[in-house]
Amino acid sequence: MLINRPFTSLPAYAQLQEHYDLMKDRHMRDLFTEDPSRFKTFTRQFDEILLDFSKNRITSQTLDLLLQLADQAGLPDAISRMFSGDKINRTEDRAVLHIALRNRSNTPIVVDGEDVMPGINGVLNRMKTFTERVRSGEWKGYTGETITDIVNIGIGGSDLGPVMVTEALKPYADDKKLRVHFVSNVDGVHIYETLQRVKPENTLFLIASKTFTTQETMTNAQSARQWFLDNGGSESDIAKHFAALSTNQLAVEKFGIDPANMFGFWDWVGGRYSLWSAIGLSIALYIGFDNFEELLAGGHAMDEHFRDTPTEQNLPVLLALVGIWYNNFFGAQTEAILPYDQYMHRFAAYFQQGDMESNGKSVDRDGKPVSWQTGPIIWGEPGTNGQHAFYQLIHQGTKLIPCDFLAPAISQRPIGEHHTILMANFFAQTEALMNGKTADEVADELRKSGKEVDEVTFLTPFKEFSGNRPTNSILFKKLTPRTLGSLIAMYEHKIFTQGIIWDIFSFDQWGVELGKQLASRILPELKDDAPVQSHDASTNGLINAFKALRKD
Ligand SMILES: O=P(O)(O)OC[C@H]1O[C@@](O)(CO)[C@@H](O)[C@@H]1O
Repeated sequence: MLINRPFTSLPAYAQLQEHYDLMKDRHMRDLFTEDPSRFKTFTRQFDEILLDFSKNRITSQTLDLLLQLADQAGLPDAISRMFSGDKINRTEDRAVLHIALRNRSNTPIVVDGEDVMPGINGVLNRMKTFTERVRSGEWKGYTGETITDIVNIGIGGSDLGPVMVTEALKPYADDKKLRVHFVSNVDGVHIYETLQRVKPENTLFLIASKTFTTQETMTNAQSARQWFLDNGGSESDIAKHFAALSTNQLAVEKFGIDPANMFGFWDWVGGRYSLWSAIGLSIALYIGFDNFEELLAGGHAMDEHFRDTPTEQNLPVLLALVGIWYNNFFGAQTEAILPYDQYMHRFAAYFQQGDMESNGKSVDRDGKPVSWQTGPIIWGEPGTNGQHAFYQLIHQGTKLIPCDFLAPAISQRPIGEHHTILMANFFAQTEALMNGKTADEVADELRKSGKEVDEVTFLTPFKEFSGNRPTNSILFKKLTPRTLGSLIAMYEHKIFTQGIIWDIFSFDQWGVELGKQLASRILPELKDDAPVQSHDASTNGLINAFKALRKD
């Protein structure tokens, strides 16, 4: 079992509180002035990824104390337990082994006395064969035509990962062998709009659901099935046009999908960590299995780094600790992920689930309510768009928002000056957030622009930038499958590290259940127009208003 050490009971916690009192008013401008080698001190390299965490409100003493916090929380032990297949997911009595899915070294990983690697490799081999058959045109639809469109039907971890990765690695689908589409929302608009763009004879539906019980996914899957049958397909053709990605073979067969078209995975794969499993079949179909294996290899390389590297050199650990510094000592409530790469436009959304569904918890591993902050709110959009939307608040708002800036040195689409302009903004934003602009600098600029004295006096406070707003810069060579795999795994292990230090279980998601339960109670009440009284006044009122409105 994982060590249970309440976060605030760790010796380093009290030391960090004292240290915070010394650090809270220090400006990064001064930290850089005092230490000309600050960039060297606070950067780390992993493969083709450079992490610059020097634009943070930390000193070497801060980092030392944070590293002690990690050690006192039992991080090294927790890491080795995860990698060895211990059932550290105690509330679901499961191991946490998404790392096994990409364990390209094939070292045995034993769960309940059995090495899981042969099973994983068996599924990967089936995915490879299937992918090659569909991409080569060998797999035919019911009219004998090839498959041109893949529709992945899933939600949460059965959607967000495949969407994020297929968007990020679009350049690796330039052979245009297949188009991918994703249906996730139960709102009929989603499947309607998708089915407008495909033809039944050329479409392969992937029903992606770890449990194969999720209401949205099963509703969309039934509608897709009905559409297929209403538009030329027959029951006997289902096997050519439907596959299932799931742990639940019984439910898959009950739905009417041929078990030969089922790609399985295991309960020790968390939904939000499942893109590396059969859930990633849409990725493999889109970019080819070789590139999918490169994604796995990148994840695996980061896994080995996380497992084997001392904490002071360990990129996921350093990101986790810097995040804890702001979350638990500066009172920051959110973290922004700002990729300066349009292909990564769903990267922040992916880690909204990855982080907030893992660490959005308020009970410690002893089952007691926590008295400290746990998971932050994750948000973000690609640069440079964010600069024209919400950077005002990041620069001059009252909230401290630690930001991760990510960018490739080489664009996948080099056109004219675009990439250098993008990168100039990437560098400028973190410089501006760190340095700010003093009142004297503002006043001087205003005077030089010809403003009168009273205008200078009036305008200066509005144009001043406090700076001292922390950022991490993650610069990598190019957004390749391998690099993306490493980046995803880096954030996964950051989240794991923070959960261990906060003494919470990052692996279950009971918080999503109550809403589902209440929705299943309300659903039958909406089938007719009879007024309801079974809820609170607001819910009754809303339901009855809905019933009245839909009559018109
Ligand atoms: O893959 P499935 O079983 O359909 O679950 C989908 C998503 O639903 C959840 O909210 C759990 O109910 C996420 O954790 C999960 O990724």
